[in-house]
Amino acid sequence: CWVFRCRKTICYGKLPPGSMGVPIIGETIQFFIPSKSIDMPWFMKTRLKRYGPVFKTSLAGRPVVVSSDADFNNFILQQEGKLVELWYMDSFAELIGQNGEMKDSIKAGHIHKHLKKTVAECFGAERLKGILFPELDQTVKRALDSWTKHKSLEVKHALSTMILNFTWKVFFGRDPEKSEINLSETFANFTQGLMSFPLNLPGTAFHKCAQNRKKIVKLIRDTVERRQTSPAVSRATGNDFLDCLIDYKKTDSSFTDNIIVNTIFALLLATSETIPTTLTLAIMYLADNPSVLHELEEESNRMISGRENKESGITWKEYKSMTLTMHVINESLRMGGAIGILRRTIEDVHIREYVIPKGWTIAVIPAALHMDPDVYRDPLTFNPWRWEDLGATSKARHFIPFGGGMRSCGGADFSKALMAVFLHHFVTNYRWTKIKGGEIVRTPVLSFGDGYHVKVFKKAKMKEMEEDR
Ligand code: HEM
Repeated sequence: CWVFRCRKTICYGKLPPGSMGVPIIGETIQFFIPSKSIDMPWFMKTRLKRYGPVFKTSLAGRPVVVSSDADFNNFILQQEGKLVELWYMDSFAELIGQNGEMKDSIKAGHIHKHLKKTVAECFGAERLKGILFPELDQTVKRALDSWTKHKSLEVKHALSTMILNFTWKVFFGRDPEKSEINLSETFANFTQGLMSFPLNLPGTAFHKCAQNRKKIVKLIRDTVERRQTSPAVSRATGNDFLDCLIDYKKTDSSFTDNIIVNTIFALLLATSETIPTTLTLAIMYLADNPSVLHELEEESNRMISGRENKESGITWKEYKSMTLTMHVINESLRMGGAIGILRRTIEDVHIREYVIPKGWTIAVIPAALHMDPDVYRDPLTFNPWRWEDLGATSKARHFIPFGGGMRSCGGADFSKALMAVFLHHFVTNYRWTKIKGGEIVRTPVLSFGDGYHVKVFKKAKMKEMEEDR
């Protein structure tokens, strides 16, 4: 197949430079070699240097073109349904439930439109302005208070627990029950295997990942079924995300329970991994940059000082006045954001002197744009103030943590708001000391080795301790 594919493509025109590696495996092994730096993974860095911003390779048996070219990336992200389609590697798609019926539904424009609208209704700016902000505020305050009770707390896991419980409530109108599986742990085990070598044999990380997926899917399926048999019993509040999906199912028979379950699974996965990683990175960098922490705290204090009721939660207007907080969030998204956005060509794509044949995968690499030293001076340095000087064009062209075009992230507003609310409460009321860990590993997805373990204190308590010393 490999020889056939390579031969066949010769007829189409000139392919981008690069190596297809060895038959079948291609360059998959090199791709998964971990690096211990926030920088772009070694695999991409060396090839971009050798071949230029667009190069070809072969991963998991598939021919792939990797791009770090801003214009080409933006062009590809705008070509959904025309020259390219959303695509996950086959093994990956299987694990995240985006194959078979789900794949067809993603392609079906009307379902995609409906899902996007429903996500916007449940997580978008209007809902944030209304009920989500006060709820977020309470959730964060409660979580942070409980964090102080731990002698040692793994930050990403604790964030993931807080965020998953919150999203579960938006989806199902109630907190996850105590008897239900430990969601964040199961998701953590799942994602750990997701980025491992795609070999689904008993004992491999990939296989364990599939087992964890089964557990979560069962839990979601049971909840979806219960809601349809006894709607009033299974929810605590009014209409929620699941109700919206069930209502849609009544109007479109192709929208099955299976699609509902896999949609919720994919959204929980998006939530459990992305926000906790970005926030953990922000917390680690704040610990190493006391001047940023200090100014962030001042911004938060200025915001509260204008309030009549000091205990009231953050309002939308206050949120919109946060400047440095948003710079910290942008900087963390820049340094720790998505490593690749995948598409498959449905037509031959002509780019400059090259042709990317139909059926090939295109990997748009946000990290390559985010680490471009011509746009971001000293790209490996955490410098939130750089965002004051970046023009709108640089931001639009070289900052794509939430993707772009039709498939851009439906949870972007929610994610930024959640991170801002969290940072506000964390820096104004708490301090932390590192117990252990905090090692950055890219596999190529960003992770923190054995985790980032800290002891969290109420700020007043920390001051007392410093005075005693
Ligand atoms: C820091 C947090 C997050 C980051 C960096 C992030 C990043 C992304 C990226 C890069 C994409 C584009 C994928 C592609 O084009 O193939 C995407 C899509 C998406 N994200 Fe997020 N995401 C985040 C949080 C969330 C959350 C919390 C939710 C749900 C509440 C969410 C829901 C979605 C949805 C629904 C899509 C697909 C949109 C579509 O197919 O039209 N994301 N996200």
